[in-house]
Amino acid sequence: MSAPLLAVRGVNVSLGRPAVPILREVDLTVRAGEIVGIVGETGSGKTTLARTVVGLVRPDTGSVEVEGTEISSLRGKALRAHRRTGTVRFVFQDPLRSLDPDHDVETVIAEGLAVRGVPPVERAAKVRAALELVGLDPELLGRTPGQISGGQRQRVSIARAIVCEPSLLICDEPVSALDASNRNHILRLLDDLRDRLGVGVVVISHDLSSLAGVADRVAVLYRGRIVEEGPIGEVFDDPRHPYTALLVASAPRVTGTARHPLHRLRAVSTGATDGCVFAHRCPFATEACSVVPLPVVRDGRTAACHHTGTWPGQAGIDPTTEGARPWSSSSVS
Ligand SMILES: Nc1ncnc2c1ncn2[C@@H]1O[C@H](COP(=O)(O)OP(=O)(O)OP(=O)(O)O)[C@@H](O)[C@H]1O
Repeated sequence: MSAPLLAVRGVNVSLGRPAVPILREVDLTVRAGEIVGIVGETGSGKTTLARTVVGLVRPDTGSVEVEGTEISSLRGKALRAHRRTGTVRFVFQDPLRSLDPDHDVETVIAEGLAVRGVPPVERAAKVRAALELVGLDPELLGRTPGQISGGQRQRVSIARAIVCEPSLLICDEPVSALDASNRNHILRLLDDLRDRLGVGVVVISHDLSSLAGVADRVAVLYRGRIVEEGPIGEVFDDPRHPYTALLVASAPRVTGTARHPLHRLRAVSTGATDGCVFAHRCPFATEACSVVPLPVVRDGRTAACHHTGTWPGQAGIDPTTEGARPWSSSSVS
């Protein structure tokens, strides 16, 4: 198996004053051509993780390696030089806010090339090639971001990212501001780009059904910890962490059937603990959960739960029942 494009190992991040832990012992790998989804409720740390990967947030401890370069220890000039390489590019949720409203589409897309000193003629050719890759008409080049549609704007922000020929794209809620049709087009585009360019893609989303149609693997984040990680179909079909089950049960377009009965997994408060981050809401929590669970790795999947083998039985989940799988490619149509 090839070396990972991105290797996040044991990352802890604290922010604010006084410093509050935001990410705890986060591990994540992404390989070339792979799409990895990150899900979790609001405030779970998804954006902080993305910002850490692009070097905008420095971990307290742990490492972030991109193509073998340890970026979490880069400072000043070295960090700016790394950013200029364009190896990792960010695609934001709201292009209207992230794209300069006064610049035309051509200037917006070419910005990263201009920073790298690419000559104008070469720049223009690369911008047109990127525009073609994202399926936009060159006639949009003279318009400003305010003069194009929301779906076109998101394509422009993807073109802006890929024009620098990155190895890794970090997309923070790339479709949440779009209607269903544009959402599917953008997800298909990301799928197409990983095939054509071999780029690795991280897609952050709170919408499981969007991710289900496009991601190969998913990492489930809760209060700054990855509680479960693995191939997305397996994780959504047969969650090994009660929090994943709760998320899946709350996303009817993913569950299709009542495979994980929500009434059995309803959030209950048992008081906060210093151990498992989910214990205060988990109906299956016991004394053991006052200790942080070590991730259990089995069959290419990871779950950080003391009761991973027993809670489905308590929840009345029959592992032999076939769940509906609407996250097959048909869900991105
Ligand atoms: N600069 C900061 N200083 C202090 N706390 C911060 C800072 N940035 C984020 N946080 C806190 O870190 C936690 C995680 O925030 P983050 O934006 O990473 O979550 P998220 O999962 O992306 O949420 P959302 O889905 O709402 O965007 C939140 O509790 C947030 O308030």
